[in-house]
Amino acid sequence: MPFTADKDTFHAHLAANAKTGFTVHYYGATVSSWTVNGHEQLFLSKKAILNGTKAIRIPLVFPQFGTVATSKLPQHGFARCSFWKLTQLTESGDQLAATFTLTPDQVDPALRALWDYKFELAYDVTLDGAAGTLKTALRVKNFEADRTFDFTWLLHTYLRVPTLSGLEVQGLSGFSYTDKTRQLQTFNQSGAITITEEVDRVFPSVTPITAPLQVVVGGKPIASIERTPGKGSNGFADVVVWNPWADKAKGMADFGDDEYHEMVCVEVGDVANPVKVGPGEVREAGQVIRAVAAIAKL
Ligand SMILES: O=P(O)(O)OC[C@H]1O[C@H](O)[C@H](O)[C@@H](O)[C@@H]1O
Repeated sequence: MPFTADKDTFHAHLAANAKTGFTVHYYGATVSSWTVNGHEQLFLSKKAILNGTKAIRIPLVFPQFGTVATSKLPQHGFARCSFWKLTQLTESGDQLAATFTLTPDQVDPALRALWDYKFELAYDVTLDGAAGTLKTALRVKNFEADRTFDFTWLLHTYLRVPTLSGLEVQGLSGFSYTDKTRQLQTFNQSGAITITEEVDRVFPSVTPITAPLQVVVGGKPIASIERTPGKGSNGFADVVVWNPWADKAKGMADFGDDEYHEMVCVEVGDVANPVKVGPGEVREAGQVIRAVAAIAKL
């Protein structure tokens, strides 16, 4: 597997095609780039802070989604602001797979004290060059002797899109959602989601988990996300759709004022109900992102 690495990042690409690969920052195990034959699939702000002082905006969320009144953990937890280790690397035909892990000794002690359990969190990133997919999966093991822990977690994917004009997020029609832009009121999603203002919607229990979530622009599919089951889990139950729109973008130091036109977050996780994991148990869930538009251009 051709790869390059420095103290901050790990980059791997296909032996037969240097334009198909991915880059992961050890800080947050953040996948900051995924290219399919030269076409970038993910959004990374030009103003992203990459020096390990602030979570990069394509984060892994663990052990807490958002902020919680009863918890002092920072928004989205500590996984995204901890340095992960590369622990496995494999190549097989058109597939490249890397596993990154996080254990309590890698977490800032002040943050660890706020969720103080013996755990190992693993993040598998698998690129399939022939299928045009990137599979990412989170796996947690509870190493406590007799304590169950619970958490919320989420894969906070920032998809790169050509424009928001004519963009639809499909696959959520008929499901109810909590609207974080409207005092957490509940609404019913009717038809596809379009983005003409700030959107921050949490959809609990989107079933079946096998149904793909699609991003379509001007009637053309751009990307799809499918949730995948794993050990001890049928797959992530919930879906979040987010775009900051103009005002919020202006307030974010690590995000360009106009860049909200270039991205949409379609996030899969368990955020409505915490996941409980008993001593010695493992929970795993993931997603497959399909670069539909890039495959069409090949
Ligand atoms: O700015 P961040 O802490 O990275 O969070 C970015 C966004 O993440 C999720 O999508 C939440 O639902 C949003 O409420 C939040 O604004």
